[in-house]
Amino acid sequence: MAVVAIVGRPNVGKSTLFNRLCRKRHALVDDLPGVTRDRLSASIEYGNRRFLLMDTGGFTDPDAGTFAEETRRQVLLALEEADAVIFLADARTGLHPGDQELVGLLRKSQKPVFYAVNKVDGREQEKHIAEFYALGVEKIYPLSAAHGLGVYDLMDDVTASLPPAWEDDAQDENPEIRVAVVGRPNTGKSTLVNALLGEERVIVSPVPGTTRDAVDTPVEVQGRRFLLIDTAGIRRKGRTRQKLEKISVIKALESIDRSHVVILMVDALEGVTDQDLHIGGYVQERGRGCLIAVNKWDAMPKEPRTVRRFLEDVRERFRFLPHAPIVTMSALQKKRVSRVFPMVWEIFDQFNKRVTTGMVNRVLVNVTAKHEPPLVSGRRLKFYYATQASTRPPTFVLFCNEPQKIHFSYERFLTNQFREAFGMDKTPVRLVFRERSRRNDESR
Ligand SMILES: Nc1nc2c(ncn2[C@@H]2O[C@H](COP(=O)(O)OP(=O)(O)OP(=O)(O)O)[C@@H](O)[C@H]2O)c(=O)[nH]1
Ligand SMILES: Nc1nc2c(ncn2[C@@H]2O[C@H](COP(=O)(O)OP(=O)(O)OP(=O)(O)O)[C@@H](O)[C@H]2O)c(=O)[nH]1
Repeated sequence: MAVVAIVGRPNVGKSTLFNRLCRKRHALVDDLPGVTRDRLSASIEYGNRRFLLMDTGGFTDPDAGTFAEETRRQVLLALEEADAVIFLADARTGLHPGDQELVGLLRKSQKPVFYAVNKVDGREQEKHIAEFYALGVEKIYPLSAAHGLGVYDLMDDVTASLPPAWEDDAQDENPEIRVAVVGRPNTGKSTLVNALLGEERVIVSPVPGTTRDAVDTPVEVQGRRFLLIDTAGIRRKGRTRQKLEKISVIKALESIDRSHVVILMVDALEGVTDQDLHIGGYVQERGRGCLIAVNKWDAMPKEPRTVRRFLEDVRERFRFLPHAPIVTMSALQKKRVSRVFPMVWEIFDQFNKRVTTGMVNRVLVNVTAKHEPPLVSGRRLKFYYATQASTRPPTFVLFCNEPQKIHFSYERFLTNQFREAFGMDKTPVRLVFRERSRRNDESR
């Protein structure tokens, strides 16, 4: 199993980050007997990667003033054992000579190191981030371990750098596809789930006050296994509309976290609302597959021009989810409901797809030959090598000379080219840019 170590001076918040990552909502702590799990290490799962997270803190005396020998020893040990290292500094105390010394040690290593500055709880601390660039590192992740800010960004990149987890079920011939049906209250989620299941199996609990949160229903369709994660049925007596909206969003976010593909239900009669976009934004952030289901189509006026305009508007408003197919349906009349499962598995197959390193590099060479990468600060952007680091969603690591200066428009261009070349038009695709020094380049 891959090992990720958190290092840093005393009191920068290593344990706080460690504990946050071990928390259930972000990571599943392995509670099987026999698996090491003490204060210092835990087997955790994040974004379909399982790895051992090491917290190296807790030994040194925070009042020791000078840079403790103990911390140095721990960093060297972490470098030996870990596949990736998270270096943590403290925005509240600012750049400290001890940080310089640690970074000096980390630099000598060939392992991927992620430099994070913790305790960035608000605007005030944001101002201090700049001084950490004096450490000469390519990218800094601002974090608030205590509040959970920035943690996803950091961990997405950390997990992408890890060697593929061959033990995950990505290799399973028939993996279970976890599908979340989410949307605002009254969009027709229960009606769709019932229609999909072909019977009235999803019923609101008849016992008043019974908590009925997400209900997971396993289904098999043409030999493919699905798990429907349903968030309907949160409507209970005494809840105002406003409160309902709020709860439904929170529930939606939880279901999205647990899913591979999200069916985002939109009410055609109401059009796309800010809440819909909020949920969609989260789907995008978490990198899940997505199908946008525009429901209650039976009740829409069928004037062709209106229809076309309506659909263009949906596409435009969800432009941050360009890979999400849009399907109009009537869950109530079971119109086009039969398309849902086939579309979901097509999305999942792309979401779960792995291409060979040879193929990735052939495409990279072709694309960069056809469209020369731009100049950045007078230097030609140069790509050396790329590989698919993970699936769910497909994530590619590209080694290049100026990773921190790649413009988002070139990144989007590359993403689109990869999507097209690899048959990944219906899944999110992530690119991670890493620096490879010229020295390494010449020794190859
Ligand atoms: N304001 C703020 N405080 C934080 C944050 N993260 C951690 N802290 C606080 O910083 C202090 C140190 O946190 P720890 O997690 O114990 O730090 P550590 O690096 O593990 O310390 P050692 O075990 O001594 O190495 C605690 O009082 C935390 O509550 C944060 O994001 N914001
Ligand atoms: N005209 C029309 N009405 C629909 C359709 N689908 C659902 N409805 C109606 O919309 C209302 C809400 O449907 P539900 O399935 O309970 O919606 P939900 O999203 O599960 O609602 P919550 O449980 O509040 O989250 C019901 O009155 C349904 O009959 C449809 O395709 N067309």
